[in-house]
Amino acid sequence: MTILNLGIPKGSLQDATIELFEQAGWRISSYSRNYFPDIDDPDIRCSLVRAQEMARYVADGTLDLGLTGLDWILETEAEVEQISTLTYSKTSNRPSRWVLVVPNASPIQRVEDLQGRKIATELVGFTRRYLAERGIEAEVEFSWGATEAKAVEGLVDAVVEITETGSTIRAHGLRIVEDLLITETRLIANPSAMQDAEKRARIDQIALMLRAALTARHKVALKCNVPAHQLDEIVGMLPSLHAPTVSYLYDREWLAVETIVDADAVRDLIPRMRAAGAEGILEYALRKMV
Ligand SMILES: Nc1ncnc2c1ncn2[C@@H]1O[C@H](COP(=O)(O)OP(=O)(O)OP(=O)(O)O)[C@@H](O)[C@H]1O
Ligand SMILES: O=P(O)(O)OC[C@H]1O[C@H](OP(=O)(O)OP(=O)(O)O)[C@H](O)[C@@H]1O
Ligand SMILES: [Mg+2]
Repeated sequence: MTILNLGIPKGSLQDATIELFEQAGWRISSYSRNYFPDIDDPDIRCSLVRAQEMARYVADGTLDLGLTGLDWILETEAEVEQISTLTYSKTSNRPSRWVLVVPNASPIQRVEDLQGRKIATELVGFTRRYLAERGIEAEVEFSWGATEAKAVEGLVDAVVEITETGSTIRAHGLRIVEDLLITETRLIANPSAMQDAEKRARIDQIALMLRAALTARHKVALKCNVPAHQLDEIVGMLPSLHAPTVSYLYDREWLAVETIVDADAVRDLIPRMRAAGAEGILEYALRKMV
C-alpha cells in the first residue's frame, strides 16, 4: 500500500483546512503539541507544516501533497504542481490580498513614490521582485509579524501586508496604496508523485472532493410546490445547472419544483416565488457538489 504524505498548513489556514477536509469526507484530529494529526484514512499520513515552508517540502518530496497560499508558492519559487485553486482564507471563502499600506497622512500616493524609501514585509522576495520589475529602488526589510505597527510607529515608510477582512488596516489608521497580489489557497503536489499512478489517483480523489465541498458552500437547494397555472412564471425565475426538476403532486393541479441556486440569491428569490404563488418553500444546505 502506498502512503500519501499530506501537509496541512499550521497557523492561519489550519482550522479552515481541517474543516474543509471534514466536509470533503476525511476526519482529521489534531492534538496540541503534536505535529502529526490523525486522519481516518490508512493510506494518508498527515503532518502540520508552516504555510511558508509547505511548497519547499512538497518540491523536495518530503510531502507528496500540501495546501498553502499562492503567496508562499511565489515567495519560495518552489517547483510544485498546482493541482487546484481552493478559494478559502482564515475566516472566509474569499481570496486575501497583499497590499502596500501607508499611514493615512503619508505623502506616498503610488507605488513609484517608494523610490529610496524603507518597507517592511514578511513577503520579502516577492516584494523585491515586484519593485525591481517596475524599476523602483527601495529597501525591503523582513518583518517577523505585527507588521502594520511598524508603519504606525514610523520605523518604516510603508508595509506590504496581507489583508482579508480589512479590520487590522482600519484599526491602525492605514491607507491602501496598491494591490500587489490576490492570493488563494492552492493544493500543490510533488511532480514525481504525480507520475506515480497510485499516488496520482489519491491526489485526484482528494482534489475532486475538496473542490466539491467548497463549491457546495456557495449553493443551496430550493424546493417548493407550485400551482400548475403558475409553473412557467416560477420556473422562469429559477437559475439552475440544467433545468429545474419538476414532478406532479398526487393532486395534479400542483407540481413540485426542485433546483440548485446561488446562496446569495435566496433572500431575493424566496419572496418573489411566494408572491407568484409558490408554497411549502424549503431551502437545504448542500455538503458537496460535483
Ligand atoms: N486572514 C489571513 N491572515 C493571514 N494569512 C492568511 C489569512 N487568510 C489566509 N491566509 C493565508 O495563510 C497563509 C499564512 O499562514 P501562516 O499561518 O503560515 O502565517 P501566519 O498567518 O502569519 O501565522 P501566524 O500569524 O499564526 O504565525 C498564507 O498563505 C496566507 O495567504
Ligand atoms: O484583514 P484582516 O482580516 O484584519 O487580516 C489581516 C491580518 O491577519 C494577519 O495577521 P496574523 O494573525 O497572522 O498576525 P501576525 O501579524 O502576527 O502574523 C495578517 O498579517 C494581518 O495582520
Ligand atoms: Mg501572520
